Amino acid sequence: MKTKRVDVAIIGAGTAGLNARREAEKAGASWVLIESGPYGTTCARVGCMPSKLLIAAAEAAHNVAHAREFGVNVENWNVDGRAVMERVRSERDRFVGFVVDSTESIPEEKRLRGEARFVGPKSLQVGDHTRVEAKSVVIATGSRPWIPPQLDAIRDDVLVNDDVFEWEDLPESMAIFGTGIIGLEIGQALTRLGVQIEFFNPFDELGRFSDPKIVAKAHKVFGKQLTLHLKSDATGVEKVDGGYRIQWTDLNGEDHERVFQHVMSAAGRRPNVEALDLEKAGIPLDHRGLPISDPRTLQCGDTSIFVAGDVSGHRPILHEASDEGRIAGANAAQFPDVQATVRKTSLEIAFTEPQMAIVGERYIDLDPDEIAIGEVSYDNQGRARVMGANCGLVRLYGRKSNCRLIAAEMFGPRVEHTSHLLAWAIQEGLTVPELLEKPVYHPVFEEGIRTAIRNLAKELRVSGQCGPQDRGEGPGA
Ligand SMILES: Cc1cc2nc3c(=O)[nH]c(=O)nc-3n(C[C@H](O)[C@H](O)[C@H](O)COP(=O)(O)OP(=O)(O)OC[C@H]3O[C@@H](n4cnc5c(N)ncnc54)[C@H](O)[C@@H]3O)c2cc1C
Ligand SMILES: NC(=O)c1ccc[n+]([C@@H]2O[C@H](COP(=O)([O-])OP(=O)(O)OC[C@H]3O[C@@H](n4cnc5c(N)ncnc54)[C@H](O)[C@@H]3O)[C@@H](O)[C@H]2O)c1
Repeated sequence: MKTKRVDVAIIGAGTAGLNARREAEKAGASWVLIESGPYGTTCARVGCMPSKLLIAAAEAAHNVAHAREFGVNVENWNVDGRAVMERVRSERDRFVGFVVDSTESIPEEKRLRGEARFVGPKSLQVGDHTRVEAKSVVIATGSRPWIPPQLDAIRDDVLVNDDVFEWEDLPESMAIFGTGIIGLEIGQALTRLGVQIEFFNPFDELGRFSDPKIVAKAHKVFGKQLTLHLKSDATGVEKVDGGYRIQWTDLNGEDHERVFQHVMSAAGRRPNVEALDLEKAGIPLDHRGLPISDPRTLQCGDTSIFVAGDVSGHRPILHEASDEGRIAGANAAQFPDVQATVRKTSLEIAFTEPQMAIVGERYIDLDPDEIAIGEVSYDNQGRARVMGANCGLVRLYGRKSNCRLIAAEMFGPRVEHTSHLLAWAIQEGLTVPELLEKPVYHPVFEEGIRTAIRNLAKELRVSGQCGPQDRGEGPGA
């Protein structure tokens, strides 16, 4: 058994872990990066990148399927499933290759392969070969798909996102359990590529929207495009010749059954903590056994253990994993001089069509007495209509007390771009009148956002709490 002594031990060579080690290096600390799985990160191997590659193919198919709407007739087109998956895999491998090369360029003595677990607050066992004694530890172990109990009978056969990106060809059909971001992104893309997809969810949730008007719009729009069995749980699941039979009872109490070639779980992800023996780490844990950390420092209690990325449970998306890695890595290196960082405005985007975005806090977490709401429908918005993408609803929330834009829930075309503008405006603390002074070209999707901002300005005026002074319209203005 070897023993290694370092200032900072980082568990997990994903996005958060790689950023943590950069900060440890910058701070002049000695460090070691421990990884139990393949290098390459979840984002590049089985997450952001391959899912967007699949969506890009689906968009191409959708554009061809709808070309006739523009007077362009495309005859006898088809989807070559093998070619689709070949591109997904080869481009994915290219992205993964860059990350693997960069990770393998880290000097070998700073990399350990094997599963890490705590044997004490400052002591880790890696595999059966190395003991690491560290002044501080960064836990950056990511998350993994969860398979719900109703799939227990076929648990070993249930696919998760990782498996889809290994396919050599597209299947005929698949049942997807879960209508969150992963289910909708992958399921809608496969539907557009001609795979018969049906979604199952015992709950009524679609994505992460919380504003009832946006939720209703999303249900209406996705309800037309996708085969959704919401609030309908599977009553039976079994392996049969040619696939898996799912039995379910619909909202009207009627029983159904269908055989699918595959079954996939997209019912949420769980932080990777089981292997860590966290009870030996001496850190505060919640009722699920997950580390409790301060989102501004990522410190667990007052210990020298920090968490970063999906495992922290704060914001399980890529740019936040990078930020958390940096915060945790810097604080671990300079412990006990732990610095609090102001987090960026929260921004979540789902690459469905229409796209979904949540900027700032979700509507449900805002105090209804403190906000005014402005909205725009994209069902007839000029540029959206030009592009044949006229569908959606955007709602903006402004604070009555200071006229600032504070949050938005957005369902519509190209909101991946417009949501960035709003996130940047919110982070800069811009007021609604200040936003109305910004240039907007014609004809663009941003004109829809300007309409929503104008509506919000009107609502704030009606609320009577934003006087002319607050709106930048003081005497002489
Ligand atoms: C299908 C899908 C699509 C996504 N799309 C997007 C997107 O479009 N945009 C976006 O912002 N986010 C997206 N995400 C989320 C994003 O991928 C994650 O938030 C991000 O990759 C998390 O990074 P991480 O560093 O926390 O974890 P990871 O990259 O998973 O790294 C954790 C590492 O820790 C290792 N590990 C675990 N336990 C141990 C142990 N005990 N010892 C040693 N090593 C260990 C693991 O092997 C792993 O390599 C998507 C996720 C999925 C699944
Ligand atoms: N574009 C992006 O940024 C992107 C894309 C994919 C994933 N992600 C990240 O990955 C995280 C995980 O995504 P996800 O879609 O797995 O989780 P999620 O939490 O978004 O969705 C889980 C879904 O499963 C449903 N569900 C719960 N129990 C179920 C059951 N027993 N049977 C069937 N359905 C059930 C929920 O109602 C919900 O619809 C996201 O929150 C996001 O942070 C981000």
